[in-house]
Amino acid sequence: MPAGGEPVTVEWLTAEAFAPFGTVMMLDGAERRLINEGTTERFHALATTDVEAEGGRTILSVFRGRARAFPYAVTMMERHPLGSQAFWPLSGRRWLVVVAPDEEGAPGAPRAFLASAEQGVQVARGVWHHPLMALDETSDFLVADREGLGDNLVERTYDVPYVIDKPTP
Ligand SMILES: NC(=O)N[C@@H](O)C(=O)O
Ligand code: NI
Repeated sequence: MPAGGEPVTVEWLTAEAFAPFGTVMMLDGAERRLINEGTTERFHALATTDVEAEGGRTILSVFRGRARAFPYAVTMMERHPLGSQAFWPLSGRRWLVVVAPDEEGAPGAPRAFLASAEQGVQVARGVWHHPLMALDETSDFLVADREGLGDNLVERTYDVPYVIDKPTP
């Protein structure tokens, strides 16, 4: 594991920057289908869940996250080896996504991405991430992830926390 302790700079969330960790979901640029006699736009297949390992199935939940305070110490990361986890913001607020590369089975240095109220993410199966990080006020998120047998949660604590000074690039 890295030494830890270095400050984490916040990046703007883009599909390209986030690609090693999963998918950015946005209506802008999505495949649009006009349905229901033209009364509804369908923004089709923003992401595809990956939860079938060991007989898993997709469930939809709402997470109500309390806003994180800054400076914020990233002391731990988690991953879900059996399933992806997707978050869609429901409260019209920005939020923070913190992920990390895998380094021989442990999380490497975190990368933090500022997500707009119009951006969701799907963290790919097995990718290290920090639990949901709402900003500014308590916020709701629609979450699509895995229900099923097997242990789908691995948590690791950094020897030395990483600090996010402020949640902005
Ligand atoms: N524990 C839980 O369901 N949530 C976390 O996995 C998370 O990433 O927020
Ligand atoms: Ni998670």
